[in-house]
Amino acid sequence: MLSLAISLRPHLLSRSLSSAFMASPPPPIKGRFCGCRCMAFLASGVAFASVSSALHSPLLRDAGAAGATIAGAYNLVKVFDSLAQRGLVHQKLSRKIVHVLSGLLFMLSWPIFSSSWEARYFAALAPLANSTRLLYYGLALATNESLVKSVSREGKPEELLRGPLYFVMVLMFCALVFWRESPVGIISLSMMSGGDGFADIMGRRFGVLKLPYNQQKSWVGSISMFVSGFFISIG
Ligand SMILES: C/C(=C\COP(=O)(O)O)CCC[C@H](C)CCC[C@H](C)CCCC(C)C
Ligand SMILES: Nc1ccn([C@@H]2O[C@H](COP(=O)(O)OP(=O)(O)O)[C@@H](O)[C@H]2O)c(=O)n1
Repeated sequence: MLSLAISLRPHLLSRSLSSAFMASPPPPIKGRFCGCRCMAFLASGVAFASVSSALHSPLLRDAGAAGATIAGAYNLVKVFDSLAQRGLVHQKLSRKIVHVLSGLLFMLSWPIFSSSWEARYFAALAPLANSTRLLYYGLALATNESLVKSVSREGKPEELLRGPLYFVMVLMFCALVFWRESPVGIISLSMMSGGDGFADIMGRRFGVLKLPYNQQKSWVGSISMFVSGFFISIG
């Protein structure tokens, strides 16, 4: 048993773990069956080995990263909803911040996924979960006032089926089709998130000269969107 563990040791344990074994080798056995202490020592070594190898498994890493982004998305909406409920942030601003942050944080979460082929599918789970959530509440199959307030303009559930739903579907599309291989996804999400946020901030404040084909939008807002989106995408 001991010889098996020692021979398997280099394959099973990472370097740090094998040094931990060497630090306190099992007690000498004088031709007798290995005592409980020695068996417990070996069992803990094998347990460390399985945890060590599991932590290096891409599947486990991607599943953990997907869970983190789904939880992050849920809490992002929750935090800004409670800030808006308390009157600390205006509802319109809360919605815009959720819009900008969700896209940027989604992109920033990409490096925590592994480099394996299935990582993009795990990354797409967060926008998929939110698409389902927006559809569920947007079709009024149930009510979720805090979600509706934090992502709609006028507080109507059906609004979830337009901008917010299109937004998360684009996030999912960019993760699946472009992922980390093509800059198209990063540039698109930078324009759609960061750029749109700056267009609003700059356009509302300085947007005197309106676009010829859209009196709701201004040159300052549009140029701000392009410039901020460009710098975020190369950032
Ligand atoms: C309010 C939103 C879009 C409005 O678009 P528009 O009407 O101005 O055209 C954004 C909706 C955000 C959504 C509810 C949450 C999306 C979360 C995302 C899929 C994942 C974020 C992960 C990260 C780690 C927080
Ligand atoms: N290209 C742009 C975009 C927005 N804006 C300004 O930002 C405000 C919000 O625009 P938006 O379409 O991004 O905001 P939402 O309709 O998404 O809330 C507009 O009413 C304009 O005052 C602009 O001046 N120029």
